Amino acid sequence: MIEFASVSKRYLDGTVAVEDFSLVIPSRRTTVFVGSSGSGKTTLLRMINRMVEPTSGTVSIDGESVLGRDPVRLRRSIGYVMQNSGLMPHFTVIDNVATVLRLDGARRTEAHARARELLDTVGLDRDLGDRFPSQLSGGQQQRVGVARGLAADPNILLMDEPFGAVDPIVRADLQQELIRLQRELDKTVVFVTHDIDEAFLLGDQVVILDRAARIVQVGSPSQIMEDPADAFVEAFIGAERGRRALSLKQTPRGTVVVDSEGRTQGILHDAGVPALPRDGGRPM
Ligand SMILES: Nc1ncnc2c1ncn2[C@@H]1O[C@H](COP(=O)(O)OP(=O)(O)OP(=O)(O)O)[C@@H](O)[C@H]1O
Repeated sequence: MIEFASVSKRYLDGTVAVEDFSLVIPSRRTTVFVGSSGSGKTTLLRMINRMVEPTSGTVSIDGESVLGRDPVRLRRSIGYVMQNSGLMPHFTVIDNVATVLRLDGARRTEAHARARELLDTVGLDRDLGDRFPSQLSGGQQQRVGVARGLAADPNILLMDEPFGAVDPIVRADLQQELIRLQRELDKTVVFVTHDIDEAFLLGDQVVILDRAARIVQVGSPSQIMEDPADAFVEAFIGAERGRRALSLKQTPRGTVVVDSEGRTQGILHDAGVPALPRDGGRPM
């Protein structure tokens, strides 16, 4: 469990990025910080691994303040994945992934073997290990970034807009991959995005932030969608424009649910409405 208790951050130039922020982030779940640019998301994330120090308040992991931990060791024990992958351009893919392990004292062969396994984990061909980052597509680079974040087998994985710079199709692919990985690996993931759809797709807990990281609403995607806290949230999730409106459509084989653009999203199947018959006949 990660806990923020009355945390504020004022940068040297006087910018208040975070003001009196308190939140519990449960273990082995994905928490997503979502908000517009400058709302303090990255600052919050970086206070978890001490890349940024709070001006006041406490960030703790499993009850222990991070200020009591050695910053370098703390940073190595927490996975960090950023936008544009942050890979070292002059290192091969395999060396990029193996770096943390080498810093932790693993032998080269051992670190490389583990790094190759991690390429498998994130769905990359092992043959790509000898390439340099510039010889990979944007989506492949992001996968390497995730592999590197997982290298030390951290309990916590921080992800700062990791899929922000790739095209929508690759992005959708990476999102599904993260959902699969999370099922397999059971990490505490803290994910930053400004995309509410991404937040709803990935988050168990979604935290909607306004300026200076003021929490506008926190809850599961269902809770937020079913009961937006105020007009700001309604606008943010697109509810007020009817973007999330679903309606029922009768088809010869039964009732389906369509979105606001008429695209079929699913087949209605509950106690009140019988399942569609397999033989193409009318519902009974
Ligand atoms: N090192 C810094 N010095 C001064 N101000 C900073 C620094 N880093 C961030 N800020 C300011 O703090 C505020 C919050 O920034 P932060 O990067 O945390 O927001 P964000 O929600 O992650 O934004 P984005 O979505 O654009 O990445 C912004 O006003 C930003 O300009």
